[in-house]
Amino acid sequence: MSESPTRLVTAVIVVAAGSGQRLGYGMPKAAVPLGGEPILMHALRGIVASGVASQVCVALPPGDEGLRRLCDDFREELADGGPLLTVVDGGSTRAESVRAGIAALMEGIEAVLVHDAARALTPESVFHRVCDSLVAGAAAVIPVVPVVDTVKMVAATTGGDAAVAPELVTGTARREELRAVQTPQGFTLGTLLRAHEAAQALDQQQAAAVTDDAMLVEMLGTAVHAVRGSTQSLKITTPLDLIFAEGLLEGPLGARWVEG
Ligand SMILES: Nc1ccn([C@@H]2O[C@H](COP(=O)(O)OP(=O)(O)OP(=O)(O)O)[C@@H](O)[C@H]2O)c(=O)n1
Ligand SMILES: C[C@](O)(CO)[C@H](O)COP(=O)(O)O
Repeated sequence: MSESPTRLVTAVIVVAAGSGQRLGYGMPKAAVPLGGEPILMHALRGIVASGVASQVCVALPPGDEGLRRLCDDFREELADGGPLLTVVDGGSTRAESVRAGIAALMEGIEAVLVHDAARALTPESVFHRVCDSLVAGAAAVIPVVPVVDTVKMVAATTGGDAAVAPELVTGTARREELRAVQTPQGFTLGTLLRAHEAAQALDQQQAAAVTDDAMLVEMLGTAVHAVRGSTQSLKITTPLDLIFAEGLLEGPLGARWVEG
C-alpha cells in the first residue's frame, strides 16, 4: 500500500447509486460483474490500495441489499487501521448521492474526494496526484486527459441523434483548450460544502446541467486545478466500455494494466 508523503485527513465519497441504464444489464451498474467481481468491488479495492482515505463513504441504490452486504463483507475484510467504511442511501441524481455522502462524513475530515464507482479501474497514482495538489494548497482538483476527437457544437440542445435527423454545426471548439474530466475530484471540505449548499438554489433545469462537482465550485468563482488523469480511469457507461474494462483486467499483459 503506497501513500502520499504528507496528507490531509481525507474521505472518499463513492457514488454508486446509479441504475446503469446505458449499460443495460437490468441491475445497478455497481453490481455488474467485471472480471468475476462486481464493479463496486474494483472501485473500493482501488481506493483502499491507494492509501489516501481515512473514510470511504459509499452511496448505494436505496434498498439494494446485495450491494449493502457486499460492503459489509468488505468492511470485515479490511485490516485494522484501514479506512472507516460507511454506507448511505444514494439519491435520484448523482449530486444528491454526493450530498447523502457528505451528510455521513465523520468528524475531522479535511478533504473529500468524490469518485464514480463506474471509474472502477482508476490507478492509485491518480488518487495521489489529486491528494498531492490539495496538500499543495488547491481548494479543488480534477484529473483530466486530453481530448482525442475534434469537438463541435450543434444547434440541437435536446440530445438529438444525427443519425436520425441531421443537426446544424454551429462551431468547432479549440481542442488544445479542451480536457476530458474524470474522477476522483478532490476538494477541501469547506469548498465542497459551499458548492453543494449553493447547488440547492439552482432550479431543476440548471441542476440537470450540472454534471460534476467541480462545476459547482466553478460557479462559486473558486479556482479548480487540473492534474493528469489516466485513460485507464474510463467511466464504464456502455457495453463497449465493459469490454474495454474486461480487456484491461484480462488482456495480454495478464494482469491489471497500470497507466500511471
Ligand atoms: N442517482 C445517481 C446517479 C448516478 N450515480 C453514480 O454516479 C456515477 C456516474 O454516473 P453514470 O455513469 O451515469 O451511472 P448511471 O447513472 O448508473 O448510468 P446511466 O445514466 O446509464 O443509468 C456512477 O458511479 C453512478 O453510480 C449515483 O450515485 N446516483
Ligand atoms: C463526474 C464525471 O464522471 C466527470 O466526467 C461525469 O460528469 C459523470 O457524468 P454522468 O452522466 O453522471 O455519468
